[in-house]
Amino acid sequence: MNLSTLARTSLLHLSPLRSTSSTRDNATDSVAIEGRNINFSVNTRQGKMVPILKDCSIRIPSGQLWMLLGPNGCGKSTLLKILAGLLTPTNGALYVRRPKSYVFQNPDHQVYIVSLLFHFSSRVISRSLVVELNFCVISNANAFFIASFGSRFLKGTNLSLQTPEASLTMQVVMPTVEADVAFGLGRLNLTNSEVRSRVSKALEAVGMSEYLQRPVQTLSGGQKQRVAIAGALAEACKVLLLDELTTFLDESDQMGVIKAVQNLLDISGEVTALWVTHRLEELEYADGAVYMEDGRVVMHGDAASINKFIKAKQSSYIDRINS
Ligand SMILES: Nc1ncnc2c1ncn2[C@@H]1O[C@H](COP(=O)(O)OP(=O)(O)OP(=O)(O)O)[C@@H](O)[C@H]1O
Repeated sequence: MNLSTLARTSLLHLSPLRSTSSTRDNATDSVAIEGRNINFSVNTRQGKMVPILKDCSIRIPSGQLWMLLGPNGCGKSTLLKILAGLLTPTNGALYVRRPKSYVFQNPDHQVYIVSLLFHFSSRVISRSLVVELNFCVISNANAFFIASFGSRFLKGTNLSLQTPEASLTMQVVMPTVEADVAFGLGRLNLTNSEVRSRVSKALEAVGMSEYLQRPVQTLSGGQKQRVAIAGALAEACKVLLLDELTTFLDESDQMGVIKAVQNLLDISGEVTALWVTHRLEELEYADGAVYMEDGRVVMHGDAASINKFIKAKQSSYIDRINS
C-alpha cells in the first residue's frame, strides 16, 4: 500500500488528530502507521469463523509516542501483531513505515522472538525454516524448544540439536549487552566499527551505555527491556511496536523504560512508537492514544481526551455497580 494513496483517502470514522501539549517539537505531519478497516478472524476447531478485529482504523503521525489501550481481550495485541507483520489481516489496508520492530512483553522472550521475526526476512535453507544470523542458527522446532525452557535459562549456552533436515549447533543468547544489541546486525554487512558505533549510540539512547560488557542475565527486567529496545534502534528501526512492556516491571523499572522510549523519540525525531498498555497513568507520557473495546477502535486521538473518556467510563461502571 502506497502511503500517498492511503493519505489521500479520507478516514471518515476516525476522529481528527489533534496535537497535545506533550507533542514533540520535531514531530512531522507525516504518517508512520496507518491501518484502515482492518479485520481479523480465526477459525475454531469446530470450523467456525470468530471475528477478533472488526473494521479497525488507526493513523499515527511520525515521531510520536502513542498508546493502545482497552480491556482484556479487546484485541490490542492482535492489532499490534498485524502491524508488526506477524499476523495477516483477513482484510483491510495497512501501512507501517520500515524498518519496524516488535518488542515483546517478557524481556526474557526477546531472543526467541528475534528468531521468529527472522523467519520472515532471512534465508530459508530447509523445510524447517532454518535461519542464519550473525552469531547463531535457529530452527522453528528449536524456537519452540527455547520457548518451552525460557531463553533466560539458555543464555550463553551452546546447544547441539539433530533435526530431520539438519544437524545444528546454536549459541542461543549473546553473553553481553553489547553482543545482544548487535544480534540483528549481522545481516546488514557492516564493518566492525560500524557495528560498535550503532550499538553504542543505541545504548546511549536508552541510557544503558555503562552496561556494555554486563552479562544480560544480570540485568533487571526494565534494563533488559531497554536493551531489547536498543537492539531495535541499532537496526535503525523507524517504528517501534511495544507490547505491554511494563507489565512485569516494578515502578522504577517501568519509569526507566518509558523515559528511555521518550528520550529516543526526542533524540531521533523520526522514530514512532506504539505502546500497548493497561495502565492509564502511562497515558500522561503519550502524544496520542487509541482506545479499543470488543475488537473495535472506539476512540482515537489526543491522550488527554482518551484519558477523560476512559475515566468517565470507569466511573459510570462503578456507579452502576453501586446502584
Ligand atoms: N488464535 C486465536 N484463536 C482464538 N481466539 C483468539 C486467537 N488469538 C486471539 N484470540 C482472542 O482474541 C481476543 C483478543 O486477543 P488479544 O490478545 O489481542 O487481546 P488483548 O486486548 O491484547 O488482551 P490482553 O489485554 O488480555 O493482553 C481474545 O478474546 C483472545 O482470546
